[in-house]
Amino acid sequence: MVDTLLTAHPYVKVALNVPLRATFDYKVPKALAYRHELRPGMRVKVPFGNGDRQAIGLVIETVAQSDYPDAQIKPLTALLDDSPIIDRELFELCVWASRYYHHPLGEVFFHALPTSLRKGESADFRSETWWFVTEEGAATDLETLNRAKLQKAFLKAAQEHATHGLSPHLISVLDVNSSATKALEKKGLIRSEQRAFKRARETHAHQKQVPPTLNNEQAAATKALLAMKDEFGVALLDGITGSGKTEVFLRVIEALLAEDKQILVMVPEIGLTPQTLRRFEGRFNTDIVLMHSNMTDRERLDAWLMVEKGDAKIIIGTRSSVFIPTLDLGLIIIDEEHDASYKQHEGFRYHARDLAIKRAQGLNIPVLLASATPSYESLTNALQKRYHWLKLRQRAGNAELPEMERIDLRGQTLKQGFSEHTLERMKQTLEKKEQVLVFLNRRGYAPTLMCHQCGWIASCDHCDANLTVHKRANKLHCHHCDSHKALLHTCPDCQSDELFTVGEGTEQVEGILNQLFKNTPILRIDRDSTQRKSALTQITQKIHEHDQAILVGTQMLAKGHHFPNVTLVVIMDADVGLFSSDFRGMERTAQLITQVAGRAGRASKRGHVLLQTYHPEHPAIECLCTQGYEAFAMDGLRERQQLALPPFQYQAIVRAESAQEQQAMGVLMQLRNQLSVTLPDDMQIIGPYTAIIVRKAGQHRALLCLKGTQRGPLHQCVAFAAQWLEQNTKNQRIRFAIDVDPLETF
Ligand SMILES: Nc1ncnc2c1ncn2[C@@H]1O[C@H](COP(=O)(O)OP(=O)(O)OP(=O)(O)O)[C@@H](O)[C@H]1O
Ligand SMILES: [Zn+2]
Repeated sequence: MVDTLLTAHPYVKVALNVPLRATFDYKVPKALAYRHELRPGMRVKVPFGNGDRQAIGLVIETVAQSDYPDAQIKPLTALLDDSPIIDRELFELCVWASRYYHHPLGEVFFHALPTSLRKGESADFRSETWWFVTEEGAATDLETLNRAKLQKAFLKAAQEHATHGLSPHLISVLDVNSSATKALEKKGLIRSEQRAFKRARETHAHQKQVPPTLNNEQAAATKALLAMKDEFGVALLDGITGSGKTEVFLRVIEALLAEDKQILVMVPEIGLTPQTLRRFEGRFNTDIVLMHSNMTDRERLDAWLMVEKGDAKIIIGTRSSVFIPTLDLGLIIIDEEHDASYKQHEGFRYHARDLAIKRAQGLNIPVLLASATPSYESLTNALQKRYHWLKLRQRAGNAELPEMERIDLRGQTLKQGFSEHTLERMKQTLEKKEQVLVFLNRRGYAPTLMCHQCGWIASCDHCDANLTVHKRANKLHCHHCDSHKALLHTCPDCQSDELFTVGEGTEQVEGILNQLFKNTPILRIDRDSTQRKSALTQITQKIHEHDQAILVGTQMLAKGHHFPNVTLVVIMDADVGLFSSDFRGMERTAQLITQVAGRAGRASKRGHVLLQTYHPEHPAIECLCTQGYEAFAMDGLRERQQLALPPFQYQAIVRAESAQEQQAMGVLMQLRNQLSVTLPDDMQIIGPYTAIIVRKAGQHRALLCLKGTQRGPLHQCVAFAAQWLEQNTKNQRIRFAIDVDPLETF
């Protein structure tokens, strides 16, 4: 035997899926080293913790020496992959993300993998049995099988599909019975073959749509994007609602498909945009792979493999798809780039848009950010010419932007939340056989249940928050920790049965509208009404079937829907975000209102938007209604600059949680004192302060905000904080988290 080791180094550093900022050393067994080369990005099985429990880890590197004495180092148990399942480029991205977000490397790597690979399953397609007719079978006269009907039918199908064979899918489509295969195989008339199963989703044979002729702005944007296609660069496609942004991406995608490139299209939530998916399917003759949370582990792995091996060219995915390995990626598109759901709010708190840009830089490919309401961060980058700023200011086709009208609610008698004028306008719209959309960002029946006798309010046992009344489900639900209990009819404090609700949610508004507009279909779109997988598709189908209809919903309605017959949008409470304690409150409100308003008048009929408000002269509402989002955002940015707030300053938040009331605050206080000793000049520490909802799911929550105008010193402080907390909370029941570039500061 030739005495060369394929893995020359005796030790390997392994990242494990644990919340610790360290990698772990293992010995490479000689037998393994002779046969395999251990490379970064391969999975291994290793003993970890008490009793040599086995864990799955990822190889970081092999090394000649370890910091630990040899006797203390355990050998790894097994190698799980023949080649790295995370390639060099993705590996580097994970390492970068771990440093930037100060999150343990092992958890970052494991977050990037589909669940089945985290569990150690093999990174292969499952195989399925295909049937082929043999020469003898092809020559067999079917009449000879007249007494075995099932065999006859199966052989007939096999003869008819002699060239390509019968896949399990085809067998089910043809509706032939495969119970006859055994007998036919025995007679030598058919033979089987195991093939990789490569269908991530059923691809439907669609009638291909003819693309519309681009208007001048669309054509200019497309041209600019095509000019960027061979190297890294970021473009901001800033197009008003209904300006045909999607049409622009479709053109660019078409050009890249012609070069056999892959395209990653990121969207905030897939379930909410079945229409977008249909448009992609209607345009391209290629497999489209979806990546989102509503898939089984197997479906996710299949999709992942198809993309990794380059079999699928278009990937439409949510946040975590930024980590999908590709063979030849040519472009990343981030639709609705302002959407907060690109930021992970738990655990590894990354921003998928920012990581996508980093990834594109590594691959030297372009990124396209699209929105009708770009984030202040992206607008700043565009203003500073770091991004190509492509504007679409006309609606596509013949549509016009809707007219925004403020409805002054002061001193008016409201009919269950609606002003007389609003109701009159809704009636007129319906009479013209057009549709109305009512927006209220509060689901459930009512946000509060109160006792008329003693003032008791139904609140959550685990959070400092009121319970929402859900009448149809007959429940009281906590929207913060998701716990619920049966709806009460008597007060638990004074036993009075005079309980009443305060405020309105979508469920109640739906009921009110059903009474007010008896013959009009009322369709509700919120998280409760769309829980079932196909519910949203069914609702949107109904919307398209009826002329008249009223849609009631939460922010889900703002997500890229195209309802051509909606001409009136009613915003029930435009004031909600005006006095938010979060400095991003205004930005979010303006985005939401603009997006919802943008659902009106998207086809040939002009749309109207009614904003019900108690503050019609509020400068923010006034600016948004009369000058639009861009002007609003420019004002907002000037204010942020004056107040030295992001994006003109960088922030990180350290969060701590403890079951005991003072513990979380206490540990952050100590951390603050530690940090203050060597705080760089440019840095500031705010807090510790308690979260707005102090107690959530039984945990008391405190925050410490670090901020500064330069990233370097900020990251030094955060790194120190992460280390210090890991060491100093070891034996206490305190959980902590680091949030770099936080979107929420309370
Ligand atoms: N050049 C064009 N001519 C005619 N119709 C067009 C053109 N471009 C797009 N459309 C149509 O206009 C409608 C709106 O376009 P699209 O959905 O691409 O806009 P969008 O900017 O992505 O919208 P939003 O951000 O509001 O969701 C679609 O029905 C689309 O088919
Ligand atoms: Zn709760």
